[in-house]
Amino acid sequence: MSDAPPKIRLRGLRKAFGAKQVLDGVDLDVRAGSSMVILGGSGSGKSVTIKCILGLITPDAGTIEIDGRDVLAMSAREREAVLDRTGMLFQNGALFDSLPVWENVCFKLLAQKRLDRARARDKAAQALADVGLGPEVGDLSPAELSGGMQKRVALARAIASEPDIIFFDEPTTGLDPIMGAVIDGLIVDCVKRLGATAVTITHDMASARRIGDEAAMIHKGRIVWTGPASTLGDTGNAVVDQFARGEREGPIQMELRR
Ligand SMILES: Nc1ncnc2c1ncn2[C@@H]1O[C@H](COP(=O)(O)OP(=O)(O)OP(=O)(O)O)[C@@H](O)[C@H]1O
Repeated sequence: MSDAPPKIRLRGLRKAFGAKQVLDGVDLDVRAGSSMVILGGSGSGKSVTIKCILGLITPDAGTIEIDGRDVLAMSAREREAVLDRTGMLFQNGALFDSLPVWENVCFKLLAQKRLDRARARDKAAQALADVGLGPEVGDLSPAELSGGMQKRVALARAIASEPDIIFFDEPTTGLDPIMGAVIDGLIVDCVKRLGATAVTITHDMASARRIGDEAAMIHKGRIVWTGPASTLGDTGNAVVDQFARGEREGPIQMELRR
């Protein structure tokens, strides 16, 4: 087991936008089957890191390995095959109001013609059931749903293709604390059921502890700490502890948190 490569391995990842060096040598390992939470101030590069892994942003330097294979060196087709095995829950849900919920849930499977419409409907009903929603929700428009239901639908979409890596970008933002805990529970259950590897960006420490096995903190363009998510707030690392406790005073300066 210990010889297996990490599911995701980032080495020396660098990305600048104009004069701004956002990623300045990000190194990170995510073990297969584990749940990694990425923490960091606003604008610290958490989403950019995930977008690099997903191929939405090309890094200036560094390597991205999935299952030990360098994705940046792959052909477009090989890379697509790898990305087909990933799911993503976007920060705002990113549901299409023009499509009913069930088509949103199976959007990827329909777009890639992996399922015909009848089977996709069944698949959508199953994915909706997995997140605690009845099949009747499938016929609604996303605009008719509450924020918590939209997050559930977005989660159903992320899991419908049974990916082996799932990214969650601030899955509980905008939800009340109880709904946040419900969504966290669903994420943990779904990830476990799929046997997937999960990477979550969150600012919500309660959520980080619930979802994460491990946590990593990005600061000044690098990963400055990784460790058990259960220790957040009491890690002994002054940067991480200030962030996790939400303290004004500490090594993180206000200018970095514009
Ligand atoms: N496509 C882009 N073009 C130019 N600048 C960008 C682009 N994408 C991100 N940035 C910049 O990179 C920096 C990091 O952005 P990123 O979205 O990764 O932050 P984040 O850590 O996810 O923040 P938040 O917690 O606020 O979502 C920001 O300064 C942002 O403006």
